[in-house]
Order: sequence, then structure tokens, then C-alpha cells
Amino acid sequence: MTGAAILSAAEMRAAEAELFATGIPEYDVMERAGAVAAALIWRVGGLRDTLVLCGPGNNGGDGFVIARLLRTQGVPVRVATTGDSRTPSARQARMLWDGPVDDIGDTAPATLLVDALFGTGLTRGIDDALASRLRSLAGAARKCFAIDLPSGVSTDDGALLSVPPHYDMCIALGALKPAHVLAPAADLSRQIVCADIGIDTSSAMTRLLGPPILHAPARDAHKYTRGLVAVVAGDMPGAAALAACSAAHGGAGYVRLVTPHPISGLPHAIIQIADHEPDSRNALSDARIAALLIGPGLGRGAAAVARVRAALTHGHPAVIDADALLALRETGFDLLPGKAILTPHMGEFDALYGQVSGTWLARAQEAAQRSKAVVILKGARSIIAAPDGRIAVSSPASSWLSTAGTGDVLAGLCAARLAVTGDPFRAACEAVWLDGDAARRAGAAFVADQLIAALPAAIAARLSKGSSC
Ligand SMILES: NC(=O)C1=CN([C@@H]2O[C@H](COP(=O)(O)OP(=O)(O)OC[C@H]3O[C@@H](n4cnc5c(N)ncnc54)[C@H](OP(=O)(O)O)[C@@H]3O)[C@@H](O)[C@H]2O)[C@H](O)CC1
Ligand SMILES: [K+]
Repeated sequence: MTGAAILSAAEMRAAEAELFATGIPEYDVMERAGAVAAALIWRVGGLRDTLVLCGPGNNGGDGFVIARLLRTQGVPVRVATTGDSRTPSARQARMLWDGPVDDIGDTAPATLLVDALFGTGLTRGIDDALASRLRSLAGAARKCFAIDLPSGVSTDDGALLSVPPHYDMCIALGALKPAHVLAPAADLSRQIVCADIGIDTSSAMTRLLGPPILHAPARDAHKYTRGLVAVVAGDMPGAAALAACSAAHGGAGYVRLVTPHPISGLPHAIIQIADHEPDSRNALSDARIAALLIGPGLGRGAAAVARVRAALTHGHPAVIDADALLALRETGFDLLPGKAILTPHMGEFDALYGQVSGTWLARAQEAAQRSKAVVILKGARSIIAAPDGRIAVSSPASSWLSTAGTGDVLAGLCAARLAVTGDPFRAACEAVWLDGDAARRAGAAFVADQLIAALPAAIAARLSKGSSC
């Protein structure tokens, strides 16, 4: 899985411990962290007067290193603290700082503010007086930098434990944390930069969704080897038609729409198969079907549940969306094939899984394990969880995606990528990435059909070297 690693506070501590076990002293890692952060601040802020706020722990220690290194570049730097430094490394960093140390309560503002008050060690909301002091110093600064995390956010779930200010840049140390990718904490910083400080994150199971590498069809490909997608329509075939178009433009070799009502205006390349029976038995018995999609426009009630049951009896890899997710409450998860993608938004997620506790990452993970399927928890930042523990979190997608039919487009795209790759997690990651990129290309105020039209360019942009169009 590609994409920057996302580690919880406990995982970060374990990764640090592994590094220290190789003989690298903790203080050396703090020096590295401070050096990378100071270089980034120097690049943006140059010689502007700078105030570094240092807390009691190692986040504060990073702050002292940053202050010292900026000062050696000629930057006029002041440090203000909340009191004593409480860890050995923070005390060492403080000892090496030979400039002034103010009390945070009465220090003067500066043009640049560096927040090194609290990082992954924050265990509770910071008190009101300190939080308000941080906001007022940040408000008076031209640019604000958060070291590792904005002080006042919960590392593992992105909740705000007190009211933090906004930042121009957050410098994540060693790895991203959930608070860098989950709202509301993730929305506090205009830019989040991950600084490499030598921590090995290669085994991280949770990652930011990275750009996929796609391949053009093989020279000897034909429509079946590229992937046959069957889309099962229901009461409202328009939504299924949209999903079928998306599957066709998403890379499938062949798309069949199994529908009770003929649909006019569809591209001729999409083959419609009349199916007046809710059991769809014959239309779906073709062993060449590489991915089945059911849900868009399916409708609810007994007929819909029967359609889902019948569609899933064939064991084809499947994408379950919209109303079909609600039907799963009746059928149970045992009906799902070995390769399945479920695409709930938050409301459908709650309806399907009930009250699952924990962070959104943990909830998506538990849902994937319970249903033994890849779950795409759709939102501004979608979370893709696999039963084996892998999780990918997408960067925020265009808010113009909040328009009718875009869920159907994503479902069709998932089906296409599942048919092409045969791998549900990879397919879900590719689909979410391509959907986000197509939305970016479609610009403002697009409708779902234009999103589909942007898919080929999004795919072309991700083709591996050597792939030809
Ligand atoms: N990732 C790395 O490899 C490295 C990270 N570094 C930096 O270290 C911090 C984590 O440092 P840590 O010392 O564990 O924690 P903090 O500095 O965030 O804060 C802990 C101290 O803060 C006190 N605390 C916690 N909550 C509050 C609160 N609400 N109000 C007041 N004080 C609070 C806490 O005291 P307790 O009473 O809770 O015990 C601690 O004294 C990480 O984020 C990086 O910036 C290192 O540089 C090494 C490399
Ligand atoms: K901080």
C-alpha cells in the first residue's frame, strides 16, 4: 500500500522505541525533528521575528531545538514556556538554548508563532486561560506553525479537546497521526507537511490514500479479459444507468445492465438485459461476470431484498451500495461473496452496523472485519478499510461532489476497478482516488454525468510508464 503512514500515539511511541533500541539516543531524534522543522519554518518565514511556545514535554523540547537553530540563522527568536521542562530530552534541549525565556502569560506577540506546547502526549483539554493565550498570540502573528500537532487536539480521533487557533503549516514529525487526516483537527491547518526523522513506518497498516498506478489493457486483451461488470437495476433504473456508464468509463471491458424497465438514452455499448423477475437468476448466471454491482436505484422492501439475495447467490465479486446495504440488514453478511466492497455513507453505516464505538478509523476497521468485506466509509475524507487491517484515508475531496448521482458514479467505478483488478481493497482505493481526481478535473458545479466524462482523463493520468492509450 502506498501513501504516507498514519500512526496513532501508541504506534508512534512503539516506532520511536524501535528506533531507540537500535542505539540512537532519544535526544538525537529530537535534534533531527527540530532541524527538519526549523528548515521548513526558515523557508517560509526567513528572518522575521519569531516566538516559540514550549510546553513541558518533548513537544516543548522540539521547540527549544527549533528556537536554537533559527537563532543560528540570524532570526530574532524568543521562547515562552508554560513552566519547567519535564522530560530528560526536553531539559537537554532547554539547556542548549541560551536566549531569553519568557512566561507565556506575559510574553509579547511576534510576526511568526511556533506552537510547541503539546503534541502526542496531550491527555486532556488544555485549560481555558492557556488555550485563550495561544489563540491571542496566534491571532497577532502573521504566520503560525504547529509542531507535530496543533496543541489541543486529540491525536487519535481528531477531536478538539480545547479550542485551538488555525495554522498556516503543521509539521507532522515522523509520520502523520489520525488528527492530521480526520476532521475537525485536520481542518485547522492550511498545509500539513510530514517530516522524515528516521522512524521506520514501512509496516504501517493505516495510510493516506496515494495515487494508484494503473495499467492499460494488455495487447491481446478482449472485453471479457478486461472485465465484465453486471449492474442490477431496480425500481429507479436511472441511478443504475449512471452507475453502468461510470463502470464503462472506469475501465471495464463490458457492462451489462440487468433491468426490469428498458432505459432510453444509454450508450449503445452498455447492453441492457430485460429482467422482470426479482430473482434475476439467468441474467446473472454468466461465470464471466467479474464484478456485480447492486444498490443504485434498487428500492426497498421485499422485492429489493429478494433481488439482493438472488444476485449474491452466484458468488461473483460484488459491490454493494445504497439500498442494497440496507437489504443486508435482512440477509446478514454471510451472503456476501469472498470479494466484496461495501460503500456506506455515515447514515447507511450507522443503519447497517449500529452503534460502533471508537474513532472513525476503528469503526471502519471493525465494520470491515464484521462484514468480511472492504468498506468504503464515504465522506469528505473517505476511509477505506479491509478485513486484514489495512486502512487508507483519502485527502479531502471536492465539495462539489455533494450533488445527486455521485454516489452511483463511485459505485460504478468501484465495480469497474474490481472487475479489472480482482482485488477489492486495491479496487476501492483506485476508485476513490479516480473519483476525487475526476471531480477536481470537472471543476465547479458539475453534475454526475460530467464526473463520468472526466474519468478517462483521470485514468490516463495514472497509467504506468510503458502503458499506451
Ligand atoms: N515522533 C517522534 O519520534 C518524536 C517526537 N517528539 C516529540 O515529542 C512529542 C511527544 O512528547 P511527550 O513528552 O510524550 O508529550 P507532549 O510534549 O505532547 O506533552 C506531554 C506533557 O504535557 C502534559 N500535559 C498533557 N496534557 C496536558 C494538558 N491538557 N494541560 C497541561 N499539561 C498537559 C503532560 O503532563 P501529564 O500531567 O499529562 O503527565 C506532559 O508533561 C511529539 O508530539 C513530538 O513533538 C520528540 O521530539 C522525539 C521524536
Ligand atoms: K504543538
